[in-house]
Amino acid sequence: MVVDAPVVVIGILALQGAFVEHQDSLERLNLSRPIEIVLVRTLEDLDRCDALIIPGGESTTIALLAKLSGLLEPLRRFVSQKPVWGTCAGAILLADSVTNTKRGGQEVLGGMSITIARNGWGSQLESFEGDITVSGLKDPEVPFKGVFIRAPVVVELKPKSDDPPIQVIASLSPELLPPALQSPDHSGEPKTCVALRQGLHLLTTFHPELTNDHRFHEYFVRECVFPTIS
Ligand SMILES: NC(=O)CC[C@H](N)C(=O)O
Repeated sequence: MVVDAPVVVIGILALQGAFVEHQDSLERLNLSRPIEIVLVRTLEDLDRCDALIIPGGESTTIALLAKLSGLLEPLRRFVSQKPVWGTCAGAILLADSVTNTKRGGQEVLGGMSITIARNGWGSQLESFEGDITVSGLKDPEVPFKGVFIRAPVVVELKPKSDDPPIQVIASLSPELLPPALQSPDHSGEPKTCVALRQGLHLLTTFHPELTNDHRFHEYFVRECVFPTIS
């Protein structure tokens, strides 16, 4: 580790959901430069951060708590300027639009040019685990265990001409899609896209923080965060 390098501050939105698990994963990384982890609950917390992770949980609740704590607009500004990784509920909040919302709809932060469906795989009973292969991870030949809990489904990739391109970095095999989501041509795209990058951001519809495999956390810091730090 280069110890005289400035400390990189990585925030984890800590309003609701699996933020402690993300903190635990980050703390276990052996990185090339020092990081400080901040559990973000206030604007002061957010202003200290160079990057942000939005955890799994309940996106409607996270958005409501962000609104009540005056963080919604600051988070939207943050997303427009710095790297953010959304996992599951966090993925929903990163989407430009969301379907299958609770009655009354929900706020999202935007940041990725996609439409995502809440609970796209179904209810808790349809939660599952599936091995995925991600070329950018360390030891890419070792599958990563995707934990899908009432997970969203990417239903549309809709980058505008001036948006950064969307890079699909992990997909599930189409036969894992529930019948309701099967495409007639069994192509599966984009519904099988379970990890995406666009510009500074990373989106996973599953929960790397709920495994003992910290390669996605290392990938986010190495690929999305450190390159933005001078
Ligand atoms: N595991 C999760 O984060 C579930 C996401 C939740 N279904 C939502 O709509 O926000």
